[in-house]
Amino acid sequence: MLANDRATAVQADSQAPFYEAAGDEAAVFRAAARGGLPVLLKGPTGCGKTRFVQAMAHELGRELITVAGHEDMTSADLVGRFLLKGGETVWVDGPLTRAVRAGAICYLDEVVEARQDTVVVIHPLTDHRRELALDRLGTALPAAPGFQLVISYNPGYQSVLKNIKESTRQRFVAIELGFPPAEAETRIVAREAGIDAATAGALVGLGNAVRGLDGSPLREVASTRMLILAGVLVAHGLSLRGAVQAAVVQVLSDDPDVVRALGELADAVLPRP
Ligand SMILES: Nc1ncnc2c1ncn2[C@@H]1O[C@H](COP(=O)(O)OP(=O)(O)OP(=O)(O)O)[C@@H](O)[C@H]1O
Repeated sequence: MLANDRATAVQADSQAPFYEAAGDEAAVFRAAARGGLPVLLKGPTGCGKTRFVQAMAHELGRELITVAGHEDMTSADLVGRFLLKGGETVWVDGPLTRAVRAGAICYLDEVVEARQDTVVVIHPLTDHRRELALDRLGTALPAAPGFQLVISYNPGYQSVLKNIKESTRQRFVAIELGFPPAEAETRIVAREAGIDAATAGALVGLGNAVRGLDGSPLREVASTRMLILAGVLVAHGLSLRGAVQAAVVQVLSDDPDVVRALGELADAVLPRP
């Protein structure tokens, strides 16, 4: 269940992944799912993209098949390949093919990392054809009802090096996810880390201070995930400052000057011990 849909939920579902919505992302996703449209999730690392897809897949009653993109990923890694098994050559479906057959949601995480020739295999799945070319088998596989493609993309750090080709991008409905507003992020950090609201609020305050730094030399800012990790350290007995040093400051940079400056910021923002 999506947290801000509580009022309309017919029945509470304890198995549902916890996702605190920030805007109308769930409504857009539902409409895209009904229309069979592919979705592009944009947002910084650790802002809740994966959790959002998990929550939506659960709500829609679809299986979720996740593939982590990497630069050596080939189209065979997505589609499948012939493998030798006990002296016989057998075809083994890749995760995308399994999702197409099963009518599942296929989540390609950080798809920009993959080579362009790999990304192109998704094109016929994202337009009216809704089919996957299985070149090695000499057939095209129509997508089962319910199949939906979701890809994620981190515009912040990837745009410098890589970008999604326009011809790929324009096939998708885009949903932008940012870091949640402070109150919501505090609830998320408290719940996920198992800490009290005041401690979670202090971590979120620091997160927002790092995010607001002018002319920051950081490649990425403090993510919700990072704040949760700091919270987990606190939940397991570390002091708040020790946790912030280990899970935030040292993780964000290796540069001694930047580490020192972040440490000073943490000292200024966190409540006195
Ligand atoms: N809106 C949210 N509701 C509930 N939990 C959240 C939310 N946003 C972030 N989280 C928490 O933060 C963690 C990191 O989020 P998630 O893995 O979904 O990030 P992501 O955007 O997919 O990151 P990446 O781009 O690195 O894959 C989740 O495991 C969850 O605990």
